[in-house]
Amino acid sequence: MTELLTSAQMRAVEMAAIEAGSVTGLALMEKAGQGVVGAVFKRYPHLAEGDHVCQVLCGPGNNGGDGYVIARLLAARGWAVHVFALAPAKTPDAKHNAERWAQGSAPLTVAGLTAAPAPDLTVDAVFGTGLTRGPGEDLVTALRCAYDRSALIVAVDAPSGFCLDSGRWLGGADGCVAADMTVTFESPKVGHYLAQGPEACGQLETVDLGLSAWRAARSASAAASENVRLLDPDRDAARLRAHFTKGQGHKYSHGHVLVLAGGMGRTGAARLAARAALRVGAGAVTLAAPGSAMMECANQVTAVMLRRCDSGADLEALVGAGKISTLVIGPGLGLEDRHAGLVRAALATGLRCVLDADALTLIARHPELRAALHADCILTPHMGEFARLWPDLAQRLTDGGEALTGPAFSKIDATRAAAASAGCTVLLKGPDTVIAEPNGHANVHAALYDHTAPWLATAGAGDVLAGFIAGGMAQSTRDAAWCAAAAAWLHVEAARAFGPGLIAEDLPEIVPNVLRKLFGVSSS
Ligand SMILES: NC(=O)C1=CN([C@@H]2O[C@H](COP(=O)(O)OP(=O)(O)OC[C@H]3O[C@@H](n4cnc5c(N)ncnc54)[C@H](OP(=O)(O)O)[C@@H]3O)[C@@H](O)[C@H]2O)[C@@H](O)CC1
Ligand SMILES: [K+]
Repeated sequence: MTELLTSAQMRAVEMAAIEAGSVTGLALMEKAGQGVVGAVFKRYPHLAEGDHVCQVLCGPGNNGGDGYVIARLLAARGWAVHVFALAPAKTPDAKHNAERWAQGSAPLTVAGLTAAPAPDLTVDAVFGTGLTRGPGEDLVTALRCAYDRSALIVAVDAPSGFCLDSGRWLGGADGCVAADMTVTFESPKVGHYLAQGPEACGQLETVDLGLSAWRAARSASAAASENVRLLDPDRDAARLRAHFTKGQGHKYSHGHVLVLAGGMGRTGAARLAARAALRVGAGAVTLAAPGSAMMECANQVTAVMLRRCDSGADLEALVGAGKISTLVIGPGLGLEDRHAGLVRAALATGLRCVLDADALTLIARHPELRAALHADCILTPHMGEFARLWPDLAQRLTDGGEALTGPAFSKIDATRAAAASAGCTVLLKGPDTVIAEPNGHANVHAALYDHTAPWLATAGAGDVLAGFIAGGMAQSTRDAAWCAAAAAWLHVEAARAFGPGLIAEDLPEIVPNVLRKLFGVSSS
């Protein structure tokens, strides 16, 4: 997995390297500036030829210092470079580079920007990891003007006003500025992958500053609950292969998933989850449906087994009789008291249990169900369900007041708090899916940047995800959070493999293609 850093963690890595004498701040700043210029030329090769017009917006801190380095490097190539400074450079390294920039600067104002020639490139180096609060109104207006006037915007570390700890824009209610490319240093930051991050940052490039040993030392010495990891399909390929490998053995040695279905006319969601669990490798899957829905289910399932289950007592008997290893409850279940009774019975089995959809709403409504959650449960809410379960946490995620004074409250903070209060793993869905465990371990699976899967916004896709998680969990005593992460990966890859026109039924059916590709097996 790729490590995502908070702003404070990045500062700690930089300080540790500097204090140990292995590098100077000035050397890092020069490398950062060179890295930005290199990344721009790599992505926009037409800019590497000839001379162009550039505006560089500089803040008072080291983000601004990077801007002065970039201005110098572009001017040395013959570019016409205009620097606009929010305030004089304050830090020693930024001051040094501001002094080396001999051509002077104009104040960062709308009047100043519009008086200068329209640029081919604007570099936003006002604030990066040092943003402590929302930018003032005048600055937001000037930033918007600069962003609107330029053919191309490259942000250094982040579009200014954007919180790298949460992915939230701190610059007030009216949207946020959006760069074409953002160049960050050493490691992506948490905010690049959350909330408005991808929309604000455009394309994301990470420049290596040579601090990997310091980065590794920091993460090794930090409490695991402080570290956030991003599932990286390339780096994690071996682990994913191990997860989806089916070893020798009979069907029950690959686990038996039991999916509870709702009543007549509502069984589609559970059937989707059941088929997904089977496709992902569970040895056997049983659909447990009420009497009223038996015919409906019988007409629609083949490899999935079918059993009648009208009550908590029936569920208890089914679990007692079979070799059930994992339960899925919630998709299409219903919200009546008898459904709450089924959730109660499911939790009382103590089995590994994926709770989704209606089960989440029932837990929100019935405190005794919440109290019965145990460490082998996974809750898989979307944001609406999350808000039903944890209205206070959801409120903090949307609270404009808190975001303006930020390091803003993030989706990771919210999911960690939810997992701690539930005492089990929580997967909070979205293009920025966050998976957190009660001990604070957190990872992100992002269908973002060059890895989007917009087709996943389709009815029933969440039910399939529940089945993918359960199918993985059923096969062993695998770590629940990893099962959730691997399922989130498969879910996105399946959607991407199918592409436009995807409906939820297609997701389990395309799984063999995705897994063949993962295992490097030709499909012919
Ligand atoms: N870490 C690394 O390895 C490397 C880091 N590098 C670079 O350093 C950057 C971090 O630099 P940094 O720490 O100096 O913070 P930065 O983002 O320039 O902002 C701080 C200044 O902004 C001010 N300020 C903040 N919010 C404000 C607001 N709303 N409105 C007005 N002012 C506000 C704040 O003022 P204060 O809060 O103190 O009043 C302070 O003066 C990082 O993003 C990267 O580009 C690379 O050079 C090399 C390797
Ligand atoms: K910036």
